[in-house]
Amino acid sequence: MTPTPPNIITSLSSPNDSPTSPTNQENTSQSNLTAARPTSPQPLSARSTTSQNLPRTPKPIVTHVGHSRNQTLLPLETLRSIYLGDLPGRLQDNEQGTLTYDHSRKKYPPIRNISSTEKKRILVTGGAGFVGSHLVDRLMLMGHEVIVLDNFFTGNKRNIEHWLGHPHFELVRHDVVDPFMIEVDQIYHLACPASPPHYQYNPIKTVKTSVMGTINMLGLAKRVKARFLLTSTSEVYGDPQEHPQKETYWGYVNPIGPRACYDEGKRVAETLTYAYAKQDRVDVRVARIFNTFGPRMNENDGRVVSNFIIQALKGEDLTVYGEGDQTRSFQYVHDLVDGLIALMNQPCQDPMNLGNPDEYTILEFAEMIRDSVNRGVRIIKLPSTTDDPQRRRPDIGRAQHYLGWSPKFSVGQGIGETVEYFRKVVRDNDL
Ligand SMILES: O=C(O)[C@H]1O[C@H](OP(=O)(O)OP(=O)(O)OC[C@H]2O[C@@H](n3ccc(=O)[nH]c3=O)[C@H](O)[C@@H]2O)[C@H](O)[C@@H](O)[C@@H]1O
Repeated sequence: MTPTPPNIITSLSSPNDSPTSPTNQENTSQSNLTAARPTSPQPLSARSTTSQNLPRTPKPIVTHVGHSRNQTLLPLETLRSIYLGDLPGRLQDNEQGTLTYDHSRKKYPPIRNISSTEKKRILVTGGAGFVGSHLVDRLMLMGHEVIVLDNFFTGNKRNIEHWLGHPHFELVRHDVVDPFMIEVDQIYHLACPASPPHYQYNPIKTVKTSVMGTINMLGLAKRVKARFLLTSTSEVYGDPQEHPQKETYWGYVNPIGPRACYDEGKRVAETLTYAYAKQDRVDVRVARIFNTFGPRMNENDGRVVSNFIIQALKGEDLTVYGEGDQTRSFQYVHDLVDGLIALMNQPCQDPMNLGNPDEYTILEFAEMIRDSVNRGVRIIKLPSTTDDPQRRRPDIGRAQHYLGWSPKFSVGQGIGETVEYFRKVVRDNDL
């Protein structure tokens, strides 16, 4: 057990009492392999969650993302200038609070010029969301044509506004629960609320989005013969009884608990994906994404990284749910995007964990954020949430073997980058 520092206190109100609702409430849309295994699973009875025992791999500071071998290499600065820089052409009308544009001043980020045979038409569902918008940036910068579908339930037009009007870019307001037809070569299917308060806000809608949305996108992939990538989640492992989690683990999910709408929704989405692959020969890829953080997380997202950073920046208490000895392994969003693009463009169809195996207890993580952002804030303990997974860490042997991928960003560097982004958000929006 991690010793409790003196400025950690316990509070009585539960996070379940006042769930964070999405700000936009319109809510009508939305082989077994023989890969190298880096570590052996530990029996839960012998587990320890003290920071000294948790695995960490030291990593050098990252200056470039992507890989030269698949022409995705890019200076990190190019991406930072998109989400940290001021957009040329955007004029704020302070009195009415509306945004206006001077299109003559608008400049687009520089994209690669690729041949028409290399250029693909790529559909990204949920492309205005946190992960989706970073994926869109990378695909656009690579020189592809990108079509974004989003219902803006948790996504935000501002995340992709720098591409509006670009000849390679299209934005469609559409809910994936309704069918959609378009000619494309690849489909990255991300659309679904992902943070626990958001996906539990309207559980029926979350299940519909996962199930009907995935059927619609698989149907489209079948018709136009597009390659289809499902973004699944480590939540398919539930509250795992095996640690770390390998893709061969079937999971431990409560089918009627508050998380089931997301966990079971994604499990059915995986079932559908492999049914279409087997029955209709759809060319599929499945990513199981572990906890991911970075710029463009919604400030009302409710997940731990954005909560702690915003709380520390605003001088508020950091809210730890439960004792804080539950663990998570955090990956920086640019590593995930590298993994998704690598997964889409290689032949292996088996599910692939994408995550950073560096594991932290939530209490230790809170201390890290407090110490790096604002030493003056307290850490308080609130009652734990129902069915909160107690330990989570990906075994990434399969992704290392098939994609030659492993995360490059240390959690520390990612946190530094994310804090810089949220400082700007808090300042610009007067939060
Ligand atoms: O990565 C995954 O596979 C999935 O994990 C997340 O679920 P969860 O790990 O519960 O994400 P958080 O809400 O960020 O919670 C992480 C831990 O921090 C705790 N927490 C969260 C927020 C907070 O303010 N305080 C706090 O202690 C939670 O109880 C939990 O133990 C999200 O549901 C999904 O986006 C994602 O698919």
